[in-house]
Amino acid sequence: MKGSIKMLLEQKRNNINQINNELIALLEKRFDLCKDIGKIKAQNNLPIFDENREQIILKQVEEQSTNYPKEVKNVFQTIMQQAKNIE
Ligand SMILES: O=C(O)C(=O)C[C@]1(C(=O)O)C=C[C@@H](O)C=C1
Repeated sequence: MKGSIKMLLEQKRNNINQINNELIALLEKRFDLCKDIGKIKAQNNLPIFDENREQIILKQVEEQSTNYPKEVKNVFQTIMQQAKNIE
């Protein structure tokens, strides 16, 4: 591979690594909050799954995304599935 292409790839991958770090930090915070919500729900005999809340979030994130609405929506579906596993 040409040296300049290698450098360009490396630069882009460094940017991705930085974003991965930020995403992980935010996911940790989000899952912590979901764990708190899970405790509150357990103490009050409320179900973990709240379909109405999930639909609101999915609609919001889809509308908020400029270039990748379907992909962003799918990511949030996965995040909320994992949140329910944690709760
Ligand atoms: O808001 C809640 O009630 C949550 O439990 C959090 C959360 C989420 O990840 O945003 C997870 C599960 C519910 O089905 C809805 C939303």
